[in-house]
This record gives sequence, C-alpha cells and structure tokens, in this order.
Amino acid sequence: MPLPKAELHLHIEGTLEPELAFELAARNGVELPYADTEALRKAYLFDDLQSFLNLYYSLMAVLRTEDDFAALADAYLARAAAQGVRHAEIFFDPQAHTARGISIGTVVEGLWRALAASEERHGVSTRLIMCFLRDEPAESALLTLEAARPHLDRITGIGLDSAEVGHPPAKFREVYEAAAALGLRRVAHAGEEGPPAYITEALDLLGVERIDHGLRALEDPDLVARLVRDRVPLTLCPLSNVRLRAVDVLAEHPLPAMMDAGLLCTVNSDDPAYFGGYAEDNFRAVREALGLSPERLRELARNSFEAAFLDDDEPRRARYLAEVEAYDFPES
Ligand code: HPA
Ligand SMILES: [Zn+2]
Repeated sequence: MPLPKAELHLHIEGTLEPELAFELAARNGVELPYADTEALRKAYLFDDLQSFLNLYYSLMAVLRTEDDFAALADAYLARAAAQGVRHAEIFFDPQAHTARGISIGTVVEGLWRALAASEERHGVSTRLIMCFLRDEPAESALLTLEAARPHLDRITGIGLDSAEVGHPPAKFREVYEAAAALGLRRVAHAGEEGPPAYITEALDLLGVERIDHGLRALEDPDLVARLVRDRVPLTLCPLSNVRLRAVDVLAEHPLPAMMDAGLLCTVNSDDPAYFGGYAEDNFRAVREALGLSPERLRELARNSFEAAFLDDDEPRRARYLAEVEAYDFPES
C-alpha cells in the first residue's frame, strides 16, 4: 500500500492517456493525426510549457460528451486510488472546451458524475477547481465565471493556468475578486516559468491561498521568508518540471532545499499522462533521485492534507492525517 496522500495539482485533461484518447476519438468520429497510441506517445517530447500545451489542447478534441468527461475522470480516480491518493482536488479548463463548442455544463456535469461516485467506487474524496486560461483575455475569464454560475455547487475554487510568461496575475484581479465574493477558494499557477514577482502578485492581488508550482520563489529570499511565515502551500510537480525543462534533471530538483527552508511543499503529478507518472510515481521518483528519507516523505503527505480544501470537513482531514502518521514504510 502506498503512502496516503492528497493530490492538489492535477489537470484532469492532463490525465488523458493515449489509449483513452483513441477510444474516444473512435467513439466520436474524431481523426487524430497519429497512427496509433505508440506514435502518439512518441510525440510527448517537450521543450517547454508551450510545446506541451500545444499537444494538450489539440488532444482535447476527442472530449465531446458528458460521458467522455465522466470516463476521463473515473479513469484518473481509479489510477489515483491505486497510488495512495485519498483526496484529489482536480483542475479543469472550461475555456479549452467552450472554445470548441462544448458547453460548460457538459464539462462540469460529466466530471461531477465521476466525482460524486468516487468515494464509494475508489475511496477518494474530491474537490473541483475551475482554471482560467491566462493567455486568454480577462474578459473571457469573467464570462466563464458567469457561465459557471448554475454549476457552482460542484465547484470549490478557481485557478489560473496555461502559458505563464507575459500573463501576470494582475490581469485577473477582477475575476478573482468576483470569485471571492461568490465564496470560491483561490489558487493560481505562479513561478513555474514566470518570475517570482508573479508569485507575490498572486498573493497580493488575487488573494490566493496556495501557489501552484512556485518553483522560482527560491530566487527571492524575502518571498521565501513570507511564504514560510504565512505557511503558504506550494503544489510542486517534480516529474512535470523535468519534462518541461524547468529543472534539468530530477537529481537537481530544489525540493529538498525548499523543505529545508521551511516551505510547505507538496508533491503532485500535474499532467500525469504526459509527464510520466501519477502521484506515487512522483513520490517514488523524488525518493530515488533526491534520497528523501521516509520521514521527509511523510512530511510531504502530511502537508498535502494540511493544504487541502477540507475546512468544511475537519474530521475527514484528521482521519487522513492519522493514516499518514500510522503508515509503515516498507523496508527497501
Ligand atoms: O503545468 C502546467 N502549467 C500551466 N498550465 C497548464 N495546463 C496544464 N498543465 C499546466
Ligand atoms: Zn499545472
């Protein structure tokens, strides 16, 4: 049994495995520009965030119906459960679908069908976080929030993703204010490829409670001190960082230095179908490449539940934390 953990940085569209992509393509009569799953997997060679995003958005063409979104989420939750995930806070990108003529209701209600059955079927509790594409205009984010209004009982919070550089958090101040007024929790990708100033902006202007990635915080000692003092969780994604070349090799990932600095770090999978691993695969990879001790891994798992949006269910958080403390690492 793997270490129990919460997954806090997971794009559901990034869990689309080649096999399911081909299955949905056949079902929906969508032509994929790849001969087979093997040819598609060979296309997963990225130079940076943008080269990944190009493939990520193009493959979404196979997702068309509520059933497709339910199948996608259910397949992820089954995999997550097998990797020790007890709680998953799942990002989705509504604009990537509405731009293709798929209604936000199709997306949310399809995902919700899988999420609502997840505890019983997989033993995984869930939350849904709606992300805005930062390389689209702020006005589009506002319209998306408006379109999501009938579905807000399904949605816990908002996030900000896609191409970071040139699209600072300040651009989305208004939509974050509107979301806060609606009682939505707030997170944002910052400091993945963008500068540490974007992390500061996300905190100051968007009022985010967690930073997704936050890798480049280390370049600003004052920012690190602030993140430590305020216990702002960072949702790090080590295998993603290697595949998108934010770090050269996993052995040079700053995770140990970040933990030593007192930052509240969590380890997550981002887009596991594309980046070579789900939650436990990321834990195993950092253990092997960085030599993290069992107690360090336990700290990461504990952090994940502390950083989770479980404030409305503290008894559940306490149960998960007790599972982390009781976990016996296998001899290896
Ligand atoms: O890692 C990511 N960064 C930014 N946007 C994204 N959209 C999916 N994955 C990512
Ligand atoms: Zn991400």
